[in-house]
Amino acid sequence: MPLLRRPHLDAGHLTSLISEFDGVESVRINAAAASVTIGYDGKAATRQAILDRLSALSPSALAFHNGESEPSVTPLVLRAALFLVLPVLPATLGRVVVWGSIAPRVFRGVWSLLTQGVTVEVLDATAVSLGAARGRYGTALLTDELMATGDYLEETTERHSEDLLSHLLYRHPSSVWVERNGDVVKVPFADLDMGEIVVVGIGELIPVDGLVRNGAAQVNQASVTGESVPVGKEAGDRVIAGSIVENGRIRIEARQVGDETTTARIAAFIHESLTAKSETERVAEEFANQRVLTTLGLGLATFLLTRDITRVMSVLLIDYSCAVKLSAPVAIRSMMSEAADRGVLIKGGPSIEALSKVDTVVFDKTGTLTRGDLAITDIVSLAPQDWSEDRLLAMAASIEEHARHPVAAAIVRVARERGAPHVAHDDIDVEIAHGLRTRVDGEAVLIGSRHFLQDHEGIALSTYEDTAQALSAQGKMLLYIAFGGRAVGIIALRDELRTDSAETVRRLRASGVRRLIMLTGDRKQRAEALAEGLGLDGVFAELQPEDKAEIVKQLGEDGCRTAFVGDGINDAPALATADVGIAMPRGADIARATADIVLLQDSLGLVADAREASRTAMDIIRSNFRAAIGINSGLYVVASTGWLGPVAAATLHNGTTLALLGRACPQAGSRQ
Ligand SMILES: Nc1ncnc2c1ncn2[C@@H]1O[C@H](COP(=O)(O)OP(=O)(O)OP(=O)(O)O)[C@@H](O)[C@H]1O
Ligand SMILES: [Zn+2]
Repeated sequence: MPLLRRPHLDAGHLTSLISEFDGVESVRINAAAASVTIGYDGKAATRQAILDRLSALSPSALAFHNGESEPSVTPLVLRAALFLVLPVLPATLGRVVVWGSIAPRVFRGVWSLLTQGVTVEVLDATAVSLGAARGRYGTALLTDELMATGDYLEETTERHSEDLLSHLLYRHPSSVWVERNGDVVKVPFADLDMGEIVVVGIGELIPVDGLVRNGAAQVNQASVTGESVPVGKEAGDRVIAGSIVENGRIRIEARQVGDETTTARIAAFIHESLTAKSETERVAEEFANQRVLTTLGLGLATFLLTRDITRVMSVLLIDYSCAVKLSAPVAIRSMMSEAADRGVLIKGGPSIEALSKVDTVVFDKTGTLTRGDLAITDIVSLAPQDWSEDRLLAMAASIEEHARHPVAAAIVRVARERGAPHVAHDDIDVEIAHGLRTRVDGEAVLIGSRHFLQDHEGIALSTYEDTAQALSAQGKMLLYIAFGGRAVGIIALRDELRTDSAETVRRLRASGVRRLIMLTGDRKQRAEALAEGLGLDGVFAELQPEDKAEIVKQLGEDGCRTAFVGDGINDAPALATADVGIAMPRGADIARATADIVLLQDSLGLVADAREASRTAMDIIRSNFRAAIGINSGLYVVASTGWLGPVAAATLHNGTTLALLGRACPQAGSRQ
């Protein structure tokens, strides 16, 4: 049932809906698999009736929690109008209308009291009904209106950030590899048809729901099921769009193509991450709930001392828990949508808090500190009689086309510029952080690092030491190409520092980061030269893929609060290990999927932007916290002495709340 993939589906509601069907005995919903298991009396007619009713279910017939509909201003306007006409209404009618309009809040209070104990809802309901019970209908209505305005404000902010994030996070690969007429060709995602065979390799996003035809892979389904342990998939297994191949390569028969299912899942994922509470939010909430008891106690004390219900009402209305409680989520949501506007996707409140506390930033080198687009400087043939530069480039590009690494992109780009022809080859094996392996004309072909060819594949490279030394000395990065067990070429690339790397390092330091470290698979000499130029505190070079996560983990164990910034397939474990993982926009799908924060524009400066914004957001939350407590404590004193009537109390209290929320969400008014 595709319907089950709708975000925010209320499974409980659907279960009870289906249970109502004639003949249904049991209902079990598995939202992850979008399936429903229904037990019935076994009669064919019942079965048909159930199926008919199921297919007639429309999405709008189902309740989606968190409101699929826009929060509406109508009730606010109606209540305001009612407040104005109240004085001229006949007394009985006025009474009925006021009770009717505050009834929902009163019920919510009672319900909350029964299910959760004394909460803010209980206080609100008590204050409002005390007012109405004493015949102060105007007060009751006005108080209710002010509270509703606060709710409305919060809801709109939340919805706005949710919409924005789902829009930004919904992504599919721009192109996919598909088998057509016996060839594997790259086609735009939109051209993909049902039933076609899609080939997905290491680090790539699975673009369709489908069935594995052959091949084997470890697949990470975290963004779909929330389960981050990769699962093995082979012929006959189902795979779901949005999961990522961590290892291996599979041919998938597309059963479901298109945006719908993925959009829905991503939206659900976003909803989940938006509702994940940061530590600050939890503390604020707990604090707020404790305040509720204090407020009740103060109310009771006021009553015992003065026997004045009006004062009690005033005191109850000044409960400041709502300012404290709303300030954090509103500031966090608003920072998230503001950041998204500027090109930083933050996947949840906890990441903002963690980022504000980071004291150690670890950078990957290639594609992160250095520009994503490498330039090819030299193509050197080591066997000139057989291998021209063009032939080397054409073969390398035809193979690299299947890889996702900055070097691969550089080679493919240059080959395209020079109009290099495609060279037929077998399936590609990707050795992460080493290189690629395949066969051309029956001969083994390798492209990769010196370490890969020499130490893993036993290709002799020492004969070319002088050539390599000369190129390395110019600060270039070298890729070796072997054909039939023999080195045939070297491609030299220059990866330059990004223009904003030094500035970003400086800004991060200014924002309180104490340690800045670089990790790379590249040669030590080059790495150290770059690190020194940037003024970093440390560099680890010639790393194997798994080393990166290990180093980040070690830093964490040493008490550092770490952020890792990276882009590659091999960066995914480090991104997951760090307190905050930050992914560059052009890297591997799996890096973006694993990270807590994804940059949407290829600018390293955004890391510093995000860090600064996270500190500002946390500062606002803290100062709002203090202001709410200060102001409202003052109001308490005044209210309990009887100088402040309930209307004034409610106005002042809610005014403060709105003002504080306004600080937390500077753009709330100007949006929508
Ligand atoms: N697709 C590829 N084609 C050729 N060589 C590759 C490929 N992917 C990786 N390599 C080789 O493996 C080496 C290590 O890769 P890895 O991504 O770990 O590190 P890196 O490129 O130095 O960047 P980083 O600074 O991100 O570690 C690369 O320098 C390159 O020589
Ligand atoms: Zn190795």
